[in-house]
Amino acid sequence: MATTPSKKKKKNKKKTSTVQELHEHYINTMSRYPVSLKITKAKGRHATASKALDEGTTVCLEKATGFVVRSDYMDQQCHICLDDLTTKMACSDCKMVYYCSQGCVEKDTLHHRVCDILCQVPTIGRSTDVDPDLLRLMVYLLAKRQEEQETDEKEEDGNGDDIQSTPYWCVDDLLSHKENASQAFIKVVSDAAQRLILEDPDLFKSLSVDNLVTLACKINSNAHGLGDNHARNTDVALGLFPVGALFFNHSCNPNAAFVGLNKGQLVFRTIRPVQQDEEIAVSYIDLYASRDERRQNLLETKHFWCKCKRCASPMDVSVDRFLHGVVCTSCAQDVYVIPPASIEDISRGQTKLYSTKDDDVWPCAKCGHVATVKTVRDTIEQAQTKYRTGMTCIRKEKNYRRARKELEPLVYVGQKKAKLTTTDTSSLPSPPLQPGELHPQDSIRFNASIPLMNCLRYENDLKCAADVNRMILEFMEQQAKLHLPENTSEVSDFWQNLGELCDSVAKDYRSSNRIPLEKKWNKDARNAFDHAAKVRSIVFGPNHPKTLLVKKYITHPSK
Ligand SMILES: C[S@@+](CC[C@H](N)C(=O)[O-])C[C@H]1O[C@@H](n2cnc3c(N)ncnc32)[C@H](O)[C@@H]1O
Repeated sequence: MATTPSKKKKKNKKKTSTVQELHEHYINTMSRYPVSLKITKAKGRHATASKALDEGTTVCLEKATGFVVRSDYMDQQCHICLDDLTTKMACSDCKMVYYCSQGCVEKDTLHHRVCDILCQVPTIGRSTDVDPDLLRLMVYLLAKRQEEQETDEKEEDGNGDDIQSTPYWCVDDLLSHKENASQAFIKVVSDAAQRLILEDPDLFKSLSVDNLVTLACKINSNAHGLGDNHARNTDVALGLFPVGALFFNHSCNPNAAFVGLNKGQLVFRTIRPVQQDEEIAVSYIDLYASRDERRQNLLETKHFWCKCKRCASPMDVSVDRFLHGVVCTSCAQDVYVIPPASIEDISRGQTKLYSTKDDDVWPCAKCGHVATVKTVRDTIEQAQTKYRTGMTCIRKEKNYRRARKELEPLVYVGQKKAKLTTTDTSSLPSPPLQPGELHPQDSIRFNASIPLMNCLRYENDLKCAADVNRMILEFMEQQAKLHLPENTSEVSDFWQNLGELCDSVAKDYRSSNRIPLEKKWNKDARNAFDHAAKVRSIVFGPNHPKTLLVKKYITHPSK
């Protein structure tokens, strides 16, 4: 049927929105960076490269509309600059906010608005079963809103050379995905919101319980974790960065990443070369999880079904097949391909591993030899059981020796453990594929390596811990050869960790006066720190404190 011109025009208009529809605040803010802002039906708001970009290019730097130090680190990081606290200055009234210096105390323009209600947050959180960090972030965002309402729009926010924080009204533009939130979550957050409004009607002026629930959903869908400035690899703070959240979509094979800076800032940087007009995307989740797990995570936490190129490519040619793969018993060169689950399966918490009949078969991606579903499932289940037992030994029993026994067979498949210990930090040769066993790139093996390394470290078996650390890096290098990013914060962390382990081994040799061995391990340590510094310079930037720290280790070993 012919389409009338007017209908056609209407249809096109619906499909391609233009950048004019974006508020000029976003256009002005992002004009400092080599990006173009777009809106399309398929991708929503997003950013593309306005020219070819090198790896390590900053594509956005934003100061949070609001951020809070996570409860676990409450008295360990400054609540203004996020530095490690050596001197602790706490608010004597609420004792819920800590500063590193008088300078930071003076920079806190919001505290007087939240001091009273912060005292109530732990109790409200406990009695309603809502994460107190979420409630504190809501309180801070609304204090910012109140401050903005009382301040002349044109007035600077008074922090000297700092970049300005993103205004509160930008939070209105974020997607909340409230329609997908669980009823249980809506219920408990509604209870908590009611209590908050009663405690401080002024702070929540003109906002309903429903408005607060929407804000909580926006935080859940859009907030970013922030690392500290120095040592820790875990997120010490949680912040809302509306500009970054509005323009950087997710990809399971990203070309950019975000990292925390001091003072509640977040920087987005390319982690590999990007072509002109290519979309700039970051990963919201663990890159090394299997396709089903990633999709399940995104569906549960961010409420969307990922259709990035990695997720859309056929399983038999995708890197994903190895992440959940049993090596073919005929050719021993590839794995039996487990089909990805459908959106209906994932929504029901099902995967093809369990929704397929025992005697159905799956073919090897290389030679076509088939294995029954039961055979593949049994191998994976055995590994999962070992992994779970190992983790229980660590978490519940604190029995690291037993955990090591459970986890070692998962990690050392096809390798003689005794032969592994080497001072050579260059990548270990890939282990031969073992017919009928999990593939070396299987995510269960990878997930087991990290706690195993920690057990070995705990037991002071530092040489073996260094070997396992090398295997973790080898896993990541293999993934990079299969086109996943090679420069990530995780990669830099494992190089730094390897450097620290090698350094400790070198020190042990020094104390027993075995100088040639000390020299060898020292060389390995410097080499590992050197790798860490290169990756950090790309992902975090050359002047980020974490990059500077590891550069210092190259010449001056850690204590
Ligand atoms: C942080 S926002 C990103 C900005 C979003 N495009 C917008 O217009 O607001 C995250 C949301 O964007 C959408 N999104 C991001 N990456 C996506 C992807 N790879 N596939 C489908 N939807 C995606 C989802 O709705 C997700 O919850």
